[in-house]
Amino acid sequence: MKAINVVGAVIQNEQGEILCALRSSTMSMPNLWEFPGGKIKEGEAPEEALVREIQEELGCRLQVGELVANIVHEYPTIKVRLLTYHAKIIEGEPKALEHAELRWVSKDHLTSIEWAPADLPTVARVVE
Ligand SMILES: Nc1nc2c([nH]c(=O)n2[C@H]2C[C@H](O)[C@@H](COP(=O)(O)OP(=O)(O)OP(=O)(O)O)O2)c(=O)[nH]1
Repeated sequence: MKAINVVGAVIQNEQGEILCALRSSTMSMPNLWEFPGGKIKEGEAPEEALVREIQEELGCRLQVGELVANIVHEYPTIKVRLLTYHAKIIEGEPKALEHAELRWVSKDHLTSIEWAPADLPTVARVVE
């Protein structure tokens, strides 16, 4: 089975809401919510990959903080190692340059949206 390494950002605003990103109908794993981010390139540090992906996807500059979760999830056709990090936007406003939608969701409502399955351990940790 193909295995990929992926990073995701847990971005919180001043109201304590978390930035959630909806995968579009044309992406793999369509119409599921995820933490913005993407695949780590060969030779790239996870934090470096996250800064690059957020610039590409949301058009803003990110400061990466502590690791939230390090999860391996086996989907039917792909094995994903997902590293999620607390992160802060230090420049710019997030825009859905690649996603169908971006939404700030309160921790109370975080478990009510339909997440990519690999994200559930991170969601659980964020709301606890
Ligand atoms: N970015 C991101 N990807 C996630 C999360 N959870 C999760 O299972 N994934 C999966 C979806 C994708 O298969 C992969 C991330 O790759 P990507 O964001 O570059 O996705 P992509 O649409 O470019 O992938 P592809 O169609 O080119 O294969 O990891 C998450 O929270 N954030």
